[in-house]
Amino acid sequence: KVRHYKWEVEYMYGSPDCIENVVMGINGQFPGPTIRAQAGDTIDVALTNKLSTEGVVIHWHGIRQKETPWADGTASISQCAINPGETFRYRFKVDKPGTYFYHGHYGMQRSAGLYGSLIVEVEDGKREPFHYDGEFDLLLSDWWHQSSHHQEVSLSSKPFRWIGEPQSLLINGRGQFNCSLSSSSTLPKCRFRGNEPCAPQILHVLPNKTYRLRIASSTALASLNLAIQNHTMLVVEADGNYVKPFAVQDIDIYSGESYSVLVTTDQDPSRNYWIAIGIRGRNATTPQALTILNYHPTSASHLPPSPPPVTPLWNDFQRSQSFAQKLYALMGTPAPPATFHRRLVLLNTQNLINGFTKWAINNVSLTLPSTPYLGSIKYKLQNAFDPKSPPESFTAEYDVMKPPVNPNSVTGSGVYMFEMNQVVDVILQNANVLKGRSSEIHPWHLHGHDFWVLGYGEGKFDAKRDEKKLNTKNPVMKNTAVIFPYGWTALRFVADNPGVWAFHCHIEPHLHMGMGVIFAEGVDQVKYIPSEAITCGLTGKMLATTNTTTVH
Ligand SMILES: O=C1O[C@H]([C@@H](O)CO)C(O)=C1O
Repeated sequence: KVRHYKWEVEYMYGSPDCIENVVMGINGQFPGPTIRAQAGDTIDVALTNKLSTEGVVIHWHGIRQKETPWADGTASISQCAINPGETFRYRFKVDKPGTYFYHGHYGMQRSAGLYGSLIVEVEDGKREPFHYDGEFDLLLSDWWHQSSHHQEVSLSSKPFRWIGEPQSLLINGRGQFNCSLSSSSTLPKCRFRGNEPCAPQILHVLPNKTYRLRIASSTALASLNLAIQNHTMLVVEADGNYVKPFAVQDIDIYSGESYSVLVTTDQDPSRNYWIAIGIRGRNATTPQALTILNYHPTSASHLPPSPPPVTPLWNDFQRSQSFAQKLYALMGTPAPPATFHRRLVLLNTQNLINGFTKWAINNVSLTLPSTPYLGSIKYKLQNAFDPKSPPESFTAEYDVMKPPVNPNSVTGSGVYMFEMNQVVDVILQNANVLKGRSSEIHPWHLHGHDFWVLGYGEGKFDAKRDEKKLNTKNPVMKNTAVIFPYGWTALRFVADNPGVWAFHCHIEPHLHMGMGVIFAEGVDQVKYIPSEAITCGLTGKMLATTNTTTVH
């Protein structure tokens, strides 16, 4: 089945956290409309850019874009940004059921509010490996009062100005900055009639049923923890892959991740319960975002009688690791190939380039070219980008526990080329930041693939010692995985999807500061790129001088 959508992206007024601001909306909605489809469907979105002075693209996060690498929605990578007034048609297959979302992937438009949910249900006649009676989709995000343009300028200034922690957290685009739902907060109590755009979306449930909560995080920065008062959650899906079910009281969710949890409404139905999200991983004072699990027939206006769940300590990284290590693939999930062909060891460092603060991978900070890689690689155009790959690894002397001895790095196009079907291992290596003694969390997201998460470790990865600890038997498949402070994370994937794919830190300001690389594989096998995807830069020039019907 083909599902057609006509979308217009524009800036509009909104009050995501009760403070009026400018947000990016789609068809007048913030967050954008939810796409609901079935596995095997084709999604066809005619996206019109109604922003008067800037380009736009939309990335379909978690969708592998088999045979449609041009529809991945990454500006300068898979396509040219869509110009104001233009319409671009995204057309791609959603081949795997799961909880996904979509978001802007140009400049910092995700921070500006360009996101929405993308839910893929199982195809007719098939069943999920678990049962539920009802479903809620919770798209989580963080919100700054300063515009994304202002933030971009701060990050690109000398001296560097960090954007700081978000003012508010949002659940389905709704949060409260100047009031709280809970009387245990120091903020004044919110007085909502219910129709305010920042009033929480209440989850109305019947007693003794099982609900599926599809939770996705589109945050620009925040690592979140979600808990439902008095209720255990059974985790069943992560990033569109089934996991071996496990029960928890709360879940950690990093930017770019999604989970499904099952919740059974087996508690006292004569009261309501808090659902709370709070920040972990960074020392933030941003208040929790709250909403209510409302049991029938209790009135939704009856606030839960006890305070909301407390978010676990932000820097209890042992706890964070222990959650990450509870994830295993559900039986029946393909196991990874037993060995790899090629291993990249990618050191993540905060650096200086001409005094500007950047992030670099093996000392190369990603700068995107004006011609999308997909077009310039496919048509073998010279001088479209710097073809020199960053190093495959970093020097043995580098001390990841200390600030860099030489903080200077260089910019580059960040392209690693893979042979088709190569089995690639990536060791993501965390390190100390530029100044002071600390190391930050980075959720890494791979486009066009899922990867197996083979393991996490502390300190510097040591192949001799650590390789045998990797799980190649039943590792979880995901598209986003974190590196913990001063730690490493080992991933394996098969380069089996012709195209050019971003692999980057999903923290929006970090990507903006260069924290990413580009993976290219089998680009000569890409059969089709619509010319509208590459009508800019050198591919634009090429199209202007060739008969476009001959370009395939
Ligand atoms: O990229 C970042 O910069 C700041 C800090 O490291 C320097 O101000 C921060 O918290 C980041 O995540």
